[in-house]
Amino acid sequence: MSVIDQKKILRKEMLLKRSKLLNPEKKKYDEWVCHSLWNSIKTHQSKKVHCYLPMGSEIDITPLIDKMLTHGITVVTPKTLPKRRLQHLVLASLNQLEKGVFGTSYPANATEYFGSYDLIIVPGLSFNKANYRLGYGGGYYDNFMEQHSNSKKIGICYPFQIVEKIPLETHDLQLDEILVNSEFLEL
Ligand SMILES: Nc1nc2c(c(=O)[nH]1)N(C=O)[C@@H](CNc1ccc(C(=O)N[C@@H](CCC(=O)O)C(=O)O)cc1)CN2
Ligand SMILES: Nc1ncnc2c1ncn2[C@@H]1O[C@H](COP(=O)(O)OP(=O)(O)OP(=O)(O)O)[C@@H](O)[C@H]1O
Repeated sequence: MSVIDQKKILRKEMLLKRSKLLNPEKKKYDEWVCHSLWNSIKTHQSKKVHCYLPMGSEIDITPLIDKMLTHGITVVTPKTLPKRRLQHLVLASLNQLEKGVFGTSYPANATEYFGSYDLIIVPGLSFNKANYRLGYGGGYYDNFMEQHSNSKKIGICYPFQIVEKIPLETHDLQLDEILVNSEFLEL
């Protein structure tokens, strides 16, 4: 089977598993992720953070986003464009979002950001222990992360999303760290 087909199968499996997560366990896990990331941001004194605006059953990092905004951290989020391109917009408030393509949202009337990042919080459907990642299949994040080789890139996920083998193509990039907590056994 081709790598592309193997990726498709793994995506489907992970989307299905993730869609079955229920509160309060999911909420508890997501809060743990937010706390851990916030600790890391404080420890490293991160001032410029890139993160996703959660959709569907993705880890809900909105409490973290609010906290970062309250503390004056520059929060930049992607707007999805055609052909593996993202535009990066400064987020002023979670109350001013517009709907984009593929179920994504993006900051309304925002300025584009061209600077560097101390931290990039990376969403994903699956990861392996060598810090490789599988996304939704748009090829967006590999292209973006390649342009920010010096930024710290942390992938976040539920324990079941860690797999032995991620089907890899040459453009797939390695992250610096995967944040996961396997003590939440039911997830
Ligand atoms: N919240 C969030 N924003 C993000 C990403 C992400 O993973 N999460 N991306 C990371 O790269 C980029 C968007 N990439 C995407 C690429 C393809 C599809 C896509 O094909 N979606 C399918 C349905 C998938 C599903 O069922 O959830 C579709 O709409 O047909 C979605 C997003 C940028 N913004
Ligand atoms: N840099 C690239 N050069 C050529 N083709 C690419 C590149 N990036 C992605 N592609 C093509 O797009 C397809 C999807 O890419 P990939 O599987 O890496 O996406 P993903 O990381 O799962 O998605 P996303 O980052 O949007 O969440 C690949 O199978 C490949 O054919």
